[in-house]
This record gives sequence, structure tokens and C-alpha cells, in this order.
Amino acid sequence: MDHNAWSSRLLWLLDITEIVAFWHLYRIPIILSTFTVLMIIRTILHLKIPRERLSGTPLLASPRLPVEKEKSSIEAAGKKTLGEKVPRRIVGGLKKKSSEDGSRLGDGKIQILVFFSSLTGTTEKTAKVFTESLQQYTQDLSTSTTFLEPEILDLSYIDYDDYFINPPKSESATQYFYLILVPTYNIDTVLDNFLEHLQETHNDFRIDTAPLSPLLGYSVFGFGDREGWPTEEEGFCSQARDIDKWMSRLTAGKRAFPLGMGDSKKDAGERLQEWKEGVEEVLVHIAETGSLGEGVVGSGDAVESDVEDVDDGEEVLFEERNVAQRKTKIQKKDVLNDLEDLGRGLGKTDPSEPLEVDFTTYSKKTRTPATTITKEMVPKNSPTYTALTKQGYSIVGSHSGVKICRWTKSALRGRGSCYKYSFYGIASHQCMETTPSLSCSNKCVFCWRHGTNPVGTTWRWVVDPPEMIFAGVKAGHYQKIKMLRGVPGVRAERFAEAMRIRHCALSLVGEPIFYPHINEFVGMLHKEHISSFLVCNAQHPAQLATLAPVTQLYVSIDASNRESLRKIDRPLHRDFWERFNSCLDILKQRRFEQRTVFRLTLVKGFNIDDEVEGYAALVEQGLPCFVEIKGVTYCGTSSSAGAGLTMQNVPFYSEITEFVLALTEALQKRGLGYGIAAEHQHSCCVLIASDRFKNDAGKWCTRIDYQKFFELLESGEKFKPEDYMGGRDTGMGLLGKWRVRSQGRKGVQEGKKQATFTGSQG
Ligand SMILES: Cc1cc2nc3c(=O)[nH]c(=O)nc-3n(C[C@H](O)[C@H](O)[C@H](O)COP(=O)(O)O)c2cc1C
Ligand code: SF4
Repeated sequence: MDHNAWSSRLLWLLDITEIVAFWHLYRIPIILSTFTVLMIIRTILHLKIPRERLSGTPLLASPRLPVEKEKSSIEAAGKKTLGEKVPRRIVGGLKKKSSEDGSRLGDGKIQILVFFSSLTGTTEKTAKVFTESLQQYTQDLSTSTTFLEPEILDLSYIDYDDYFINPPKSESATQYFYLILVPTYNIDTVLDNFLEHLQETHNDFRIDTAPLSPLLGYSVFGFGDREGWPTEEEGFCSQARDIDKWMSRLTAGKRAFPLGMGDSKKDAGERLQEWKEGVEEVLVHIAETGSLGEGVVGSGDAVESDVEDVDDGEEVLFEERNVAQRKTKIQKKDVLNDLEDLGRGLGKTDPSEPLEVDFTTYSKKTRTPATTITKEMVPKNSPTYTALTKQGYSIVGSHSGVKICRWTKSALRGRGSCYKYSFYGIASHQCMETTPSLSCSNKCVFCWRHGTNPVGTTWRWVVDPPEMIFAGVKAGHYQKIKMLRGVPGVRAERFAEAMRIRHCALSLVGEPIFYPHINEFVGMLHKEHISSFLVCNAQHPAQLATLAPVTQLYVSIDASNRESLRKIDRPLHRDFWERFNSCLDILKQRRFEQRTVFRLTLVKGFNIDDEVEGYAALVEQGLPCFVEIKGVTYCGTSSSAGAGLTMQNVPFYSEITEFVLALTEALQKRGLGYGIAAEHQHSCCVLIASDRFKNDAGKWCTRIDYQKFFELLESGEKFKPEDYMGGRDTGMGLLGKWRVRSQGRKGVQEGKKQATFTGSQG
């Protein structure tokens, strides 16, 4: 390498070294200033050069519409290209919304259901006039939506499950709107039961807390009496308020119009008119828009349902059990309502009173204070009391009744006893018919007590002591017997006999094993050598299982399958079929301890057709000692008519016998040893008995040796029904003749009417 080359290379190295040194010295200011300059250039370019939209993302607008709505409005604008300017159209009026949540009105129809309840008839009358006027109104409305004719429904007759668990099902996209008109009673009525149903439905962990949310809406109107209950705090229209509260929860806040309340002695007409006009306005709105309207009270806003959400106590219970996937969020509790409820309960709850017996298996929740108030089942000032006493019942204490039946009168006059004499040797003039519980957990179509009867799945009333009931029913019975002293035909000897009760039919009306001290009561009967025939409705297996032996234990078998039983008995328990089957199983176990009986009450059009095989299967399941088959007794009241029962439902005696023949045949085909043992045409009743009740000579012995029964009972030893089997029955057993006997309806109906006069289920 020459000298020049060396020097130039040296210079180059020196430059590099300088540059590196320079960089090390000024690198931070260089970087910062370069970055700043670049940012300035970028900003200038961004502001100056116009840009094209590259994506289809819509521009943000205020207020923002839901994506679905946006799409459809774009499509509706003739599928304009994005970015193209479209003139904004402002359209007046209300738009009908699509049917997304099930509660929006599609192209379907609106069915208004008017529910009412009435004890003394005021609400019933008003509800009928109201419904007619509403029908006129909806008919005259000129909207594109069709209003079906409003339907009126009595809360005493309907099956709550059909309307108050889910809205009724309809094929034609019909949507429902509920209007509920109710009085308030501070005594036990069907309304307590209705309220209990609403509460239980809301708290049933197996279903949504708001299963009635598909309804279009609801509104409640209450009738009360300000004279007795001047303010809401003192109970004015309290049940209407409770119903409104529970309906709000069940519908997730679909109160279409505020609760209306009127004093039936003063301003009910005026208030009802106001309420009706309000409801009609809402109906017009629904017809036009398909909804209750948004952002207004009653629209179903979350804000509103907040106020009425369930009590914390109940919620904790369900959380503890860890079973509930509750769909409606629990937020606040209604402090005010709780305080009111507590206030109402204060001073009324006696800790020494027995705990209520909960017969239900599907809900073990604690009851809210509102329902723990211990009331009397049939208080003296109640319409139930008036109705019962009018029909000849003596009410004993607050929940028991006693009545003289027509056969007792007939026997006193020497004109014959009822079928129980033919079948079991019971002399009617020595028989007392009574019940320690006028309440029941069914609403059978053939029971006359509807509307006024106390019903319930739990015993929630004051409990009278058995001693008091026993003394009271005997006194009531004897008093009525004494009143018959002067009746023509009564003989002194029979009269003296009648003053010694020998038999007790625990049936009458209501459910005797509902009474918490039924065993003590039966013990008192037996102690005085009064035989006990107890009829229960096959709905309380727990009570049946612990029931002490009675002389003859009946279970009512009103249908042979679940659906038919639901229709005819209209049970309050949702697990009625399971309960029914459990009772049959218990009866089967008891068949060697006491005489067990299936009582079939045949109602034409309800439980006869195609049911023979079903009944035979039930007999095979329960293996009762006897099967008593009776035709229904028609009571001819408006309540039975309301339940859909007419004289047409009363079977001819020939139809009963036909059924009995078919049933016996079906039993024999199954290899079961049963046969027709006795009949009592006048009572429209036939007895099928197990072969166990034939004597050695093969003759039926269905009667009872009562003396022997008490001896066996008092011996403390185990004994069987056969041990107190009496002599031969005097039943006619005209099996052969039935086939040829023809009977006119008139004769049969006369027979029913006479039986009806007894008012007896016994
Ligand atoms: C025994 C009894 C209890 C009553 N309890 C109340 C009550 O607690 N609060 C109330 O506002 N009205 C009460 N009322 C008044 C009724 O609700 C009122 O008379 C209603 O119009 C009756 O309707 P109905 O005839 O359809 O049964 C009671 C009436 C009776 C006979
Ligand atoms: S018929 Fe008997 S079981 Fe049925 S509702 Fe009346 S009392 Fe109750």
C-alpha cells in the first residue's frame, strides 16, 4: 500500500470515529426531533387529503338502533348502497312491534279473560255486566287486531294450573290479557287458595319465576268495604292488592293498568268505570302497537318490577338448597309490604298453637307472614257459616260440622234405613254424620260446596281440641234428633234408641284426616263404642299412613286415570296422582288390619266411559275389601251447574248396574276374587266384595259385628277384618234381574233427588 492510500484510509477512519462520537453525543435529540417532524408531516397529510371509506361498518348514529332494526331499515330503504344519502322520513303514529319475546303481538288475536271470585254474589254480577260491556267495546274498536269475545271465568271452578302456571295454549297465535275482579275476605275463602297458588308458582324452583310473562298484560280490580276496613292498612281490598302484587311478579311486571279498588257499599261503580276506561285505553294501545308501551309505569320496566320483588327470606332458602336457576333477578324487597304484613300478623300468632301441617311435597318454603295469620276456618260471621247453617248443618267450633241425614229421619219414622243398613247393618237412626274438617284439598265437580267452601293444601286454621269437637257434634246431633220428637210416625222406642249414637260416618263434606287430631277424635268415638266409617279423598298419604284403625276405611276413587281424576276432582295438589297412588298402596297394606273400601262415585260424561279396565287395575293395586259403586247425587245448585254438572250427568241405575257387571268381569279376568255382594237401588248403590267376606257356605257376609270390633280393639291384640265379620247381608243381589229390568228416567231421577236431599257424601 502506498503513502497516499494509507493517508486517505486514515482520514476515512477518523471521519467514522467522529461520526460515531457525534451520534453518541447527540442521538437522543436527533431521534426526538426526527419523530416530531414525522408526526407533523403525518398530521398535515391526514388533514389535507380526503379519504374513501374502506369498510361497510355503518356510521355511528345517536340514538343507536338495535342491529336487527338497522338491517331491516336499510333493506326497507330499497337496499340503498352504503354511503349513499337517503332522505330521513319522519312517520307519525305508533308502530306495531314484532313478536319477539312472545308478548309482542304478531298477526294473532287478543283474548281477554275476566277472572272473578264471589261469595255473596256482588262481584259475580258486576263481573258479568263488566264483561258484556267490554265485549261491546272491543267489538266496536276498529283496529287491525282481532279481539276475541272476552271470556268470564270463576276462580272457584277453574283449574289454576290451566291459567296461572302458563298462559293457556292456543293454536292460532292468540295472546291473552287477564283482568281479575275480586272481593276481599278476612276469613278463609277460595281466594286464600288462589293467592297461595300464585305464591307457590312464583317460588317453584322447577319453573321460571315469571312464567306468565308471555301474557300481554293484566290488571286487578278489588271490591271491599270501607265501613269495616276503612284504610288499606286496616285491610281494605287487601286480597286484591296481594293478587296484584303476585301477578306482577309472575308476569315480570306486566301490570297493564294500576290496581283499582272500590267500596261495594259506596263508590265501587264509579271506581270500576274509571278503571275500565283506563284498561280500554291500554287495550287500544296494545292493539295498535302490540305492547303495553315503554318507559311508562306498567310497561314492564325493570325499575317497576324491582319494587315488588320477592322477600329475601324466600330467596335465601332457595339459594341454600342450591337448586334454583332463577331466571328473574332478585333485587330489592318490598319493605313496606312486609311491614304491613307483619303488622297484620302481630298479636294474632300464638306460639303455643300447633305448627301447620304442610301436605305438599313440591314446596317446603316457609310461608310469608301474610299467610301465617291463624284464622278460623268457618267464622260465625262468614257466608260459609250462613250457607252451611241454612242447609241444616250445625257448625261446631270453627271447623267441624254435624248434620242429620234424611235416612236418620226416615228410620226414626220406621220408613227404612240407607244402603249402609243393607250392606253393613247400620241403623240410620243411630248414625251420626259429621266431619272435623269442613275444608278439603279437592274441588270435585259434584261437590256442592264450591264458592263458599274453605279449601287448602295445608291446615292453616285455628285447631279446635278434639274433646270440644266430640262433645259439640254429639250435642248438635242429639239436639236435632230431639227436634224430630213431634214428627208423625216417630215411635218412642226408636226415639229412645236414637238418643244413643252407635255409628259415626266421618264423611259429610270436607276431608276428615285433614284435622290434625283425627286419631284422638276417632279414639273418643271408639271409647263410647261408636263405630267409625271414615271417607278420605286419597290426597293425604302421610296422614293416611298414621291414621289409627277405624271400623271401615274408605278412599274415594273418582277416576281411573290421572287426566280423568284431574278433571273430576280438580285437586289442589300438583302431585295429586302420586298422592292418590300412595294412598292406594297404604290401603293395600291396611287390608288385613281393618275393612278397606273403594268408593266410586259415577258421573256420566266424566268417569264412566272406557274406564272399567282402569278401575280394575286400581282394585288390583289396592286390593280393597269392598268396592262401593254409587251414582252421583245431583245437588241442583248454581255452583254445580257452574262446574259443568247437570242432571244429564246423573247415571241411570241401569247404567250403574251395567258398569258393575263389566267391572266384576274385568276383576275376574285378572284372577281377583271379587263378586257382587249387595245392592240398594233406592240409594243407587251397589257393593262388590272380596271373596274374603263369604262364609263357609259361600254366602256373602258384608255386615259387621260391632260388639266384636270393640272387644278386639280393646283387647290390644292384632286382629283382621274377618274377625269382626257379621252375619249374612240383606242386600238383594239381583244380578240376573239387572239385565232385564228397565227403569224410566223419572223413577231414577226421583231416587237421586231424594238422596241429594241428604246433602251427604257419606
Ligand atoms: C266475612 C266478611 C269479611 C270481609 N272482609 C273484608 C276485608 O278484609 N277487607 C275488605 O275490604 N272487605 C271485606 N269484606 C267486604 C267484601 O269484600 C265486600 O262486601 C265484597 O263486595 C263482597 O263481594 P262478593 O259479594 O262478591 O262476595 C268482607 C265481607 C265479609 C262478609
Ligand atoms: S266430594 Fe268430598 S273429597 Fe270431593 S271436594 Fe267434596 S268433600 Fe272434598
